[in-house]
Amino acid sequence: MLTYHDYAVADTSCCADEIAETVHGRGATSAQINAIRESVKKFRGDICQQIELSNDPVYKGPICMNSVRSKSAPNHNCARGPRQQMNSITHVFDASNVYGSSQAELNRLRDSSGGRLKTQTVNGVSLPPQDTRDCSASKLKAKRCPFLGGDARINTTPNLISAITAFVNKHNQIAKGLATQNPQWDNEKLFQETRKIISAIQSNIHFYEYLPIVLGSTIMRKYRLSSYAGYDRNTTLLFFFMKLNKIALNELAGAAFRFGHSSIDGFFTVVKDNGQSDFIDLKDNFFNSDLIYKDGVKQCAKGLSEDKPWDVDRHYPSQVTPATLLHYVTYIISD
Ligand code: HEM
Repeated sequence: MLTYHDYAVADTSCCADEIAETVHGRGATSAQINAIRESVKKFRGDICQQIELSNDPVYKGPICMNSVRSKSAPNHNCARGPRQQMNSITHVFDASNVYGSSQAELNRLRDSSGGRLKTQTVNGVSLPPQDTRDCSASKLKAKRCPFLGGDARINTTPNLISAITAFVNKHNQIAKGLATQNPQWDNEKLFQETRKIISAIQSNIHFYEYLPIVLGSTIMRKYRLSSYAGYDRNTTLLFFFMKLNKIALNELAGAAFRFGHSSIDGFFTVVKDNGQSDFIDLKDNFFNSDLIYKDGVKQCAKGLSEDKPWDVDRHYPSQVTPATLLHYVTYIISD
């Protein structure tokens, strides 16, 4: 999740461009999609596709499942061709899951001094800031809103929040160290230098820890993936002059990399301070930021170091089958 949340998200544009207009740059909620569907119905008929889940233990009988289209994008040479899906975040490995993919996102995440990222401290634990947009009145009052991250999907699972929290805190720790060593550096310099280090740390994880396990050493060598050196302006220029396109392929971002859904374990481990492990059902914990507020960062991090992914095959745990996810996410079908 950490890897693909750094380079791919297909934004949705349902029926017409209504969703894009209504919730620009962010995923639409089911309620928003439903409202748009109702208004479109008046002049275009019902655009919702009926997808029957007749034998589903959760949904009895056919239901109308919101099926929305991803925003389209032109082909690279602007020639006619199959519809391409637009990637709404930066496609290079630049830790956009921590820093965002636009200036506006970055501005929301940055602190005003020391090259730091914004955090909040809850019971002595440093956590990412709260995302007060779309936060319920009770959570606003209790100061327990979901978290704000570089990527809008940060709150999907407690483990993901925990991983992003580790990077936010690492950023601030490195910035502090750099400030001590370079007292002449201003806020901007400290921030940018730290950001480069965090991007490099994440690239190392993607290319030296994750991909070799997924692809194996032969493919890593064949495509020279082990020598990935991060974003480099000169290499990019070289690619430009050689007319090579250094992009995340749509086929990978929108389809092939979803292979990871088969590797999800339906339960995850949290390890308490007394060493006791609890196995938590993922389906009860989608968007559960409360777990993180209750000292969950450390517990999830310890659990993550013990949990193993499932084999990649054609099986999925029940926690991520369409019917279960339908409860929690905006949409489950996209092109
Ligand atoms: C608990 C873990 C996960 C959950 C709950 C989850 C859920 C989702 C959901 C709801 C979507 C959007 C629906 C769709 O367009 O199909 C999605 C998209 C996607 N997921 Fe996951 N996912 C998880 C883990 C992973 C992992 C481990 C990988 C890969 C290693 C992965 C790769 C992708 C990709 C490539 C997309 C399409 C991204 C885009 O272009 O928008 N996911 N996931």
